Amino acid sequence: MEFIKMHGLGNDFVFLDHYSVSDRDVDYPELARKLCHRQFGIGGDGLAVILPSNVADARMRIFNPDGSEPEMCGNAIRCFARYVYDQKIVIISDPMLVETGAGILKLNLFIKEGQVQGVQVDMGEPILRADLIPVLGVGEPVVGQPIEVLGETYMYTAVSMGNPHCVIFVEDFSTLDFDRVGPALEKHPLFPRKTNVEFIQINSPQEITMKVWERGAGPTLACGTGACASTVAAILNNKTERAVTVHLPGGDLFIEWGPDNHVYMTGPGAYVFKGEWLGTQLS
Ligand SMILES: N[C@@H](CCC[C@H](N)C(=O)O)C(=O)O
Repeated sequence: MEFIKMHGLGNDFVFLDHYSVSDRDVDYPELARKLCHRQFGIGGDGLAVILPSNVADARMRIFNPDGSEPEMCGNAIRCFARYVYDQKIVIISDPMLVETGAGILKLNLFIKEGQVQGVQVDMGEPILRADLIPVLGVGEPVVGQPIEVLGETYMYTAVSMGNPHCVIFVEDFSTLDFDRVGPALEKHPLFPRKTNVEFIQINSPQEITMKVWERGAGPTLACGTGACASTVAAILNNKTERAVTVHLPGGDLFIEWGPDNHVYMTGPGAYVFKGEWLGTQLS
């Protein structure tokens, strides 16, 4: 099975080009568990599948390393756009349209001398309704609400970018027990579909620094939907202006919550290698 390995700021993905495959009776969740495994597989923070679409230029399905299927992935969709453009898989519209579990998204590719230099994604409107994020037992908006985890109370803001995010502002990452608090919040009973967890330090009204614990994946070097949700949360808490550079362990994303209520994410998508998977024996 041929694959491509790509990353967006170190958030790495195994891509399968199934656009023209006739037999798509594939167990993608099981494949994701095998392919994403760091020792027994190729290794990745997710499996992204390129598929045809009846309503857009192409369709992206994404799977976490635990086999769960999230609605969207911000870093993968920029890689997806670059690959689809480079391989001429389909004649793309301008802007490019990609069908995802979070709806049909519009993407602008920045191309210089035939090379994709970066991608801007219209991530749509953030979802702030508690029942849609979803978060249980809170009123609207879910901004600066208390949550108890491992005997400590944190103040969180919940935002969905199609997938759920719990954003917590911290003074200093060094005082945070990230490896314990991250997974405990991911599976907290307040979040019936679990949640991604972002810890944010505010650097200035135009800059924030983010550490992320992803649902179904654990700690990653970057999360595009997380950067969007964190920017929205920072604005809702009056901590930043509406255009923000988000510093992530793997690099920077530029996020803007526009006057049209849409969130725009700009960043790169990069190739790592391509290869052939020969099968994985997990046991
Ligand atoms: N890394 C992604 C998000 C991938 C999905 C996430 N783990 C979830 O379950 O919602 C991004 O860049 O947005």
